Amino acid sequence: MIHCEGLVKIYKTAEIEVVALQGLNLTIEAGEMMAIIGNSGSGKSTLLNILGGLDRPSAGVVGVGPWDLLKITEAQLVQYKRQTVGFIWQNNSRNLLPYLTALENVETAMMLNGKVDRIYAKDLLERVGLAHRMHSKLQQLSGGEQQRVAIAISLANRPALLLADEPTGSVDSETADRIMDIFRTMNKELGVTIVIVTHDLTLAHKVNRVVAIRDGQTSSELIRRKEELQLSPEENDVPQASHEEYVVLDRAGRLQVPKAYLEALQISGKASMEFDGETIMIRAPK
Ligand SMILES: Nc1ncnc2c1ncn2[C@@H]1O[C@H](COP(=O)(O)OP(=O)(O)OP(=O)(O)O)[C@@H](O)[C@H]1O
Repeated sequence: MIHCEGLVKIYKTAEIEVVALQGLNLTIEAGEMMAIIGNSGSGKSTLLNILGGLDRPSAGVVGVGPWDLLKITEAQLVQYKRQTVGFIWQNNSRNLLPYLTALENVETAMMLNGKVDRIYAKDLLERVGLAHRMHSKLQQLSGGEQQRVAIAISLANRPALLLADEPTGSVDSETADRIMDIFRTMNKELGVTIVIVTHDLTLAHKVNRVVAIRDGQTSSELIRRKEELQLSPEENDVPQASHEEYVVLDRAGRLQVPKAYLEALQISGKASMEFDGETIMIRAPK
């Protein structure tokens, strides 16, 4: 569904250039629900904005389904944003109209795409647990309920891909759990591919795969251990227990060694590497 290879994004301002993505590689399968984590400034939102067609890549490969987002024309981009991709932000005021009801909000999103399907609009609001509030005005709903309306809106035009930037950032943990459950249901029942950007590592146990971005590159991946492995509910809440961590290698064999490891061994610039037939060891130069 999504294929990024050597993806580069450079922001140029009058004085400086910021390289927000530095040759990022990432593949996401159709129907997958995964999370992207990383520290502030690591490039998560930049990646999501490029995938959502809100920002243009500078170089590299970025494909979503049949679309090549490097070569796409402005007219095609409008079509792409309307038909292929749905977006959810932490601050949902960007997609909601406060003076309309929940149902009218979902229908408005459909109208902008040319076709209102009231049955499906109601179905979506039922799926997010708002059957009883669909005729309430947005300003009468709680923050968590509004976020659920935002999810219904993002799916109004049956996108193949749903991008969520810190979707649980401004709600309490119970509401966050509920939102993650809704995502999981939508992913299973509608088959929509879901990419969630978050700071929160505890969200990791809610998805099968978590990709960590550091300095504009994918650095490691957490993959859920096999379901057969029976974990207690407490263990299941700890990503390290429920998921296995892998370091990501690019095609040329390059990997990112965590800064903390390098600092602990006072490695900078050069390291010595040994291979004993089974293990590769990286040490400070002798
Ligand atoms: N429009 C812009 N112009 C210039 N620099 C930008 C712009 N947008 C992002 N950047 C820079 O690009 C880098 C990556 O930013 P990005 O917003 O993608 O990070 P992030 O991982 O989403 O951070 P956060 O978790 O704080 O939202 C940062 O150094 C940021 O300052």
